[in-house]
Amino acid sequence: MRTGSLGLLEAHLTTPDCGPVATLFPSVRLSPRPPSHRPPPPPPTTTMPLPAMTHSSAFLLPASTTPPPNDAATTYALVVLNQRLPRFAPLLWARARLRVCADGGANRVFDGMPELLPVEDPADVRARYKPDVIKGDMDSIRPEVKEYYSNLGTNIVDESHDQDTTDLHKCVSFVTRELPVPDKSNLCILVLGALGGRFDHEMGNINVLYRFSNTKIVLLSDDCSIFLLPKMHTHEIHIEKSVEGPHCGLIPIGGPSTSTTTTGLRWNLDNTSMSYGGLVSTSNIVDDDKITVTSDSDLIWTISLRN
Ligand SMILES: Nc1ncnc2c1ncn2[C@@H]1O[C@H](COP(=O)(O)OP(=O)(O)OP(=O)(O)O)[C@@H](O)[C@H]1O
Ligand SMILES: Cc1ncc(C[n+]2csc(CCO)c2C)c(N)n1
Repeated sequence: MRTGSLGLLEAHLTTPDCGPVATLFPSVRLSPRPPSHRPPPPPPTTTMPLPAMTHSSAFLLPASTTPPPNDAATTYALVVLNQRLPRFAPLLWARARLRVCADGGANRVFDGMPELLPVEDPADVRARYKPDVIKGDMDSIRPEVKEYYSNLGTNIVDESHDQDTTDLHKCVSFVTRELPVPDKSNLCILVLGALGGRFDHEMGNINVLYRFSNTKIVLLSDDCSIFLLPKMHTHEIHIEKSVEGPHCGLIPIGGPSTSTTTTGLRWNLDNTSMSYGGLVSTSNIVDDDKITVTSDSDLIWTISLRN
């Protein structure tokens, strides 16, 4: 048994040899074995092509832009974390089918939406941006914010009994369980305020990408966007040049990669190894409108957002 180039196990069975029969029965004359008794040749090595997964940041395009056709099939859910709201929060709120605040994320919506829309009456704005659900261990939401949204009819769920998973984990778990999307590959969870700030929180947020690696999740801040590229797929990343780039990175956070191949980048990888302590692709540049990535390891894709 050996491991194939893409990590698939290839087993080669051989037919047992019948040599010793002549010594047990000396009178038996052995004729040459008919061809059908010869061990069959090993099967040709076949490796199934990996299914392709496409990614796009079209959700960041202004509302006036016509989104690409495949975007219409995507159902977005929004999770707001306890960090300053990015400037595009109102746009993504409007695009989302379900809006969930992680604990103190509710304070950010309460304070931040009126700040992002200063020409409107703050009370009107606040009433319009009502989260569907607020979830978490409830040690950061302010009492008046909790009461305000409770009066508006928001579903407020205290999960303080669980001190082993983060509020983001609880929110993503809820969305994947409760949002009715017939084909889960059409669900995309956008997470606001996931990057920058406290490093332990950032690492916990990135860990959620790995814990829910079958779900498309995009972590966002004002400055960048990141998502996971699971190794079970080849990846096509469509670059929306008006809102993202040119700086990007491919980071082997979960473990080393012995082979990663890319196209469309200024510094492409060609069957290249990456690891912490070795090569990590940072400050790369997107040269084409479409980037492709294939790797034997899960990688984090990151791209800068334009202001
Ligand atoms: N500084 C930060 N950087 C990145 N993510 C953050 C930061 N602060 C909060 N978050 C995210 O927002 C979620 C909700 O934040 P909140 O402050 O309510 O969480 P918490 O679990 O009470 O945090 P703490 O560890 O401070 O008790 C966190 O689970 C985390 O995902
Ligand atoms: C090994 C270990 N480290 C830290 C925590 C603490 N923790 C992790 S998630 C969470 C909830 C935050 O809302 C808390 C308190 C733990 N349980 N286990």
